[in-house]
Amino acid sequence: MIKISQLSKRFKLGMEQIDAVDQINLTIKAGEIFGVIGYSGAGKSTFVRLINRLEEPTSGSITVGGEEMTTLNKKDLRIKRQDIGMIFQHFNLLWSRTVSENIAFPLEIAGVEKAERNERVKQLIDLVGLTGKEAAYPSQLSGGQKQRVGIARALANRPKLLLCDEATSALDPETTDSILSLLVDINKKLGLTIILITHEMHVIQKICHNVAVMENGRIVEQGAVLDLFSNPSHQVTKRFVEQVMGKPDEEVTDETLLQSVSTGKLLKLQFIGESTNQSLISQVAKKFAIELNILQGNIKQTQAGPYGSLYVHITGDDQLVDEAITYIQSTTVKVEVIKHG
Ligand SMILES: Nc1ncnc2c1ncn2[C@@H]1O[C@H](COP(=O)(O)OP(=O)(O)OP(=O)(O)O)[C@@H](O)[C@H]1O
Repeated sequence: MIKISQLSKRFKLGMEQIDAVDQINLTIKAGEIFGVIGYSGAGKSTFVRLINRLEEPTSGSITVGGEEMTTLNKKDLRIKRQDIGMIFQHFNLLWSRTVSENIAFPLEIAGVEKAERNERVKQLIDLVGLTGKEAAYPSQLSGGQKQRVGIARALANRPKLLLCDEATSALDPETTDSILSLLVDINKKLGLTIILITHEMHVIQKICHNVAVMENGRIVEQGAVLDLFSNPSHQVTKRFVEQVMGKPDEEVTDETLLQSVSTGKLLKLQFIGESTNQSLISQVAKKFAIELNILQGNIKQTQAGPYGSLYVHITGDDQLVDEAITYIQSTTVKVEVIKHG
């Protein structure tokens, strides 16, 4: 869907030169949610704005759906941009227009007739969950509702790609979750490819399939979200993973857990994706006449299934306990026996 090669953007500020985006290479598959994460100043906004040429690249190539973006003339670029929707941190709505009129705006520009426009606006209002708010003005809406208008407007011309520039950074955690769920929903329903940039790792954890980590205009690490969580190699990536999983030394140590266990076995179960493992504990408890007691856990849900670890105290008949452990070993969950009682 999208191929980016040797993409660079250099800003000149007087005598100073800033390489905001520095020789980036990326391939993004159709239908995926691709995250770009980095701290402030890493170059994320510049990068995402280069994709639809809100910012002109200094060098490099961007193809979207097989078409080279960097050589399009103004007229062709305007047409191509209908394939690329964008939402913003501060929504960028038209304040003197109602919800319906905001959503209709890109359709008016594209020359869509009134009856068709009204029908499309209705569908979009329904899709983003704003029924009843058609006649409201942006100033009468909450942050989450404003972003829903932004999303509906971005989808008006049925784009194949949606760019999200820190789309949830101005929202509280609960509203952030509802907007992220909406993005997952439209990704699935419409098969829409989504590129989102963020400085928050939980946004990546919750909705992205793949991720690139940026620092000083460069991509320092990229891959599947679960791979980066389980095996971050760059220092910046490690810090982002800690944002979500906590620091290893903040966890209760094995020693403390060991002291609380005198019989049975203490197991550490590591979940690395696979939603089929979601109900593993209840499956084991049902299958074997043993007791399972969760002592500590840190599990996060990702698009590829649960990720994290659980400490479980297992007691009962020795043979059944061993059978239960063998059963867990037959799944993709990694088991480590930390203490034999
Ligand atoms: N129009 C501009 N003129 C000059 N320098 C710019 C311009 N836009 C961005 N920069 C510089 O480019 C670098 C990357 O900025 P960018 O906004 O892309 O980073 P970011 O990762 O999105 O950070 P933030 O989340 O804080 O916006 C920064 O050093 C910034 O000062």
